Amino acid sequence: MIKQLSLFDIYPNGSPEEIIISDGHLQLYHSIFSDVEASRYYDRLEKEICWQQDSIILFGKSQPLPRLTAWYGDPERSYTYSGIAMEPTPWIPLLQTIKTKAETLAKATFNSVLLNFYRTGTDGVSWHADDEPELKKNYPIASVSFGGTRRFLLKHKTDPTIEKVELILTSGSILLMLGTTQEYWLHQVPKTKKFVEPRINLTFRFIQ
Ligand SMILES: O=C(O)CCC(=O)C(=O)O
Ligand SMILES: [Fe+2]
Repeated sequence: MIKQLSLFDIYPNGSPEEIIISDGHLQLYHSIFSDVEASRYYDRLEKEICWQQDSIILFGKSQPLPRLTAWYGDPERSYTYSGIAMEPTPWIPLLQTIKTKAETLAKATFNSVLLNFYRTGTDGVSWHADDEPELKKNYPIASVSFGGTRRFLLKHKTDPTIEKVELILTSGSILLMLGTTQEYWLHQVPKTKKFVEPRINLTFRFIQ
């Protein structure tokens, strides 16, 4: 009889899938939270986070972002995201618990988190790098996902001969973006016409 390999067989003892890319380094921890834990975190984040509908000015017109966002962190760490100046909301215990998990895997401390709530497939985030000047250069970013599964694509900023990378981010996973990944690569969560469950993503960062 052929046994179907589970992700645990392939990545036992909480070791990550290493995604080898030139000019960067990605580690993907599958099911770092159990399905039950992940769905509890999703429900609590949906309720406890102070979600906002932000807008950007595009060609002189105000456009709502295709997702809800929130920004939490240590006091006095302001940050500009897509032209929007944001003051962090103070940490809540729920976020501090998730932060501790991310810090253990990343072997680094974080002082802020950007949260995105993708309500449907028409929500997404377009090509960008998390390389704003406020962020400490080449410092780990930990991306935690709860809820629906979404595609996460990466493309090299300058070398079009380097193949795009596609990752599938499932509920309870943590993706670490390490080294020079933000310096050389863009990433996006594309919109999709397929039905997808709502998804909450947290990116833990370090602001200087
Ligand atoms: O939702 C994701 O997986 C990525 C979010 C992201 O890239 C960001 O917040 O900068
Ligand atoms: Fe990002």
